[in-house]
Amino acid sequence: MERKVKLQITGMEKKYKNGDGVENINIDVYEGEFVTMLGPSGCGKSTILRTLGGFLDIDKGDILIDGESVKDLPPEKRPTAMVFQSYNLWPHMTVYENLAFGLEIKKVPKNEIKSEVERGLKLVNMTGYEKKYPGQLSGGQQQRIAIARALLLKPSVLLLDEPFSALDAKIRAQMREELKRIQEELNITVVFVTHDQEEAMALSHRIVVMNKGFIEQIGTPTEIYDHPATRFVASFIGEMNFLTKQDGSSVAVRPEDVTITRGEVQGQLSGDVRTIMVLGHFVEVNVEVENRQVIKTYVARNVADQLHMKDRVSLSFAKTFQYCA
Ligand SMILES: Nc1ncnc2c1ncn2[C@@H]1O[C@H](COP(=O)(O)OP(=O)(O)OP(=O)(O)O)[C@@H](O)[C@H]1O
Repeated sequence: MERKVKLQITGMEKKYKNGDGVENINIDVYEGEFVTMLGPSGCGKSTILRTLGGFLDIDKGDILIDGESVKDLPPEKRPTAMVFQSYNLWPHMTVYENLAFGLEIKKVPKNEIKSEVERGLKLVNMTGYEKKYPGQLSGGQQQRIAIARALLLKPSVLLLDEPFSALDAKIRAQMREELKRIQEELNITVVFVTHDQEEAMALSHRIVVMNKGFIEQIGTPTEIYDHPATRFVASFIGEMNFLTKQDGSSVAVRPEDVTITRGEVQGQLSGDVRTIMVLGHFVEVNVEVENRQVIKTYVARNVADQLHMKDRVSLSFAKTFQYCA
């Protein structure tokens, strides 16, 4: 089936006066796709999201939604809706009024607004909360209302800027699952921003990994994990050991791709066990090899049971990556 491009960012550049910003941004987002901009603080992910929502003008390139350029449109004229980190609900309005407000502006008939608000509340599991004020809700509940409010506007593209970062870990995981369900149920196109790689991996069809204003790699979570295109991606996504060998070459290996054998094995890297930490169904074993470098490994409990501190061991690597320094 031919997939329709919903959002297209071409040759986009946005620079602040101090020279920070983003450049050479090219991304196609397909209809019904969940795409996440992922990267460390200051890499430019919020800048991109704000240009999509119309809160920032761009210096170069274009932004197309459903084939039409939106770069000169103000936020309210764009077919987008944005959810921010801080829930941004109007504190003096009830939940009902918060949800109805955008629809009233769009001149939706009153009876239709009522059924739409009910539908929105049901979608985010908040039926019955119409009369409450935002201040009477928990952070997670407020964010559900903010998401419902955005969805009621029926945006072509839903923009979410670190929407769960103010929530505690448990609520955050729950909201993550709910967002995934809503996205699939409505088949809505989403651009999501986070600096949390686990959140990105769990939610996204594709991830855009950013660093210092540039795109490092665009791919599915498995593509990015299994084939990190650059050293930055390799170090940012998941755990990775970087080992410099005596001949000066360097190699990267994930902890789960290291096999430990007791004693020295001809032709294998050897070292001494430094720490053994049981992390649940697997064990983290750190091994000090040449030049005081430490290799982190994940091994099964039954393998770790045979190991002791200071044991001499050998390491073999099932899969390695090579990057320029
Ligand atoms: N209004 C502004 N004026 C000048 N520089 C800015 C402005 N907003 C952001 N920047 C700079 O642009 C770069 C990208 O910022 P941006 O907020 O897009 O990053 P981010 O990846 O979203 O980071 P965070 O996760 O911390 O929000 C940073 O170096 C930041 O300091």
